[in-house]
Amino acid sequence: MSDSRPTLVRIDNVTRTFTRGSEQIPVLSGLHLDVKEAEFLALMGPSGSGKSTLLNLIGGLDRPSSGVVQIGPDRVDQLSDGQLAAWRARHIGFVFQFYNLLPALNAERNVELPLLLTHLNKAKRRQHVAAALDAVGLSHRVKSFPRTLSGGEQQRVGIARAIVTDPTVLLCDEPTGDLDRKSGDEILSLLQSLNRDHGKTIIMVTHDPHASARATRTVYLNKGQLSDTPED
Ligand SMILES: Nc1ncnc2c1ncn2[C@@H]1O[C@H](COP(=O)(O)OP(=O)(O)OP(=O)(O)O)[C@@H](O)[C@H]1O
Repeated sequence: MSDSRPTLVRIDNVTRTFTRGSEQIPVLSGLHLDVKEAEFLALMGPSGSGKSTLLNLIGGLDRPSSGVVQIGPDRVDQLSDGQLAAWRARHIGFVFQFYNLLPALNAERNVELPLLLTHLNKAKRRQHVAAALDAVGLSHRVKSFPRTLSGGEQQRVGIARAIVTDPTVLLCDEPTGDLDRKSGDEILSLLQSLNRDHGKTIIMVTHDPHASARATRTVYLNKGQLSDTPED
């Protein structure tokens, strides 16, 4: 069904090896992955298997040791550092486990942050911020500071900040990892709605089978390789 959709994220023969002292540590070895437009992909695998490493490569926070990372028409692995920062700001929204909100800024100022890297004027920025906070159901808390919000509400602000630029891909690293089941379920419903109702392409790292069950597809990373089943 999703197979007829165009590929949005292409990972082709990607390796990532870290150097620790004189030791070479291969984390990803020859990965292949195609993510279609409007997929909601869950990425699972044991601790230390390289899930965050792969997410960082897709998000242009890191470069592969070899291989192709392509998002839409862009060869992310070939961009310079300067180009990468601008590319990320335009194309990637990140959602973190611990929200990463700035405590000194209220919800709307936190959500506005990524727009400060764009050429939008203040009036336009306000419009986009209001729409993003509305999309996550927090229109009534725009002036609230992070410390006065519950974990689930803080994550909603984190998601509003991630979608305010209308990014090409939403990357979520354990978005429910710090939440109780009820709040976690609400966040997953929100991600599902962004995917289903707004066609947002989402890649979510998770350890939680409840979370991966909400995705349209799950892939498993183990011993440097990706597979469609949990264990070899
Ligand atoms: N910058 C780095 N330098 C050296 N080693 C690194 C670096 N980043 C990650 N690693 C190593 O790569 C491996 C994979 O780490 P990564 O964080 O991607 O795993 P993960 O699957 O996301 O783990 P977890 O589920 O525990 O978050 C680990 O052994 C880690 O120590």
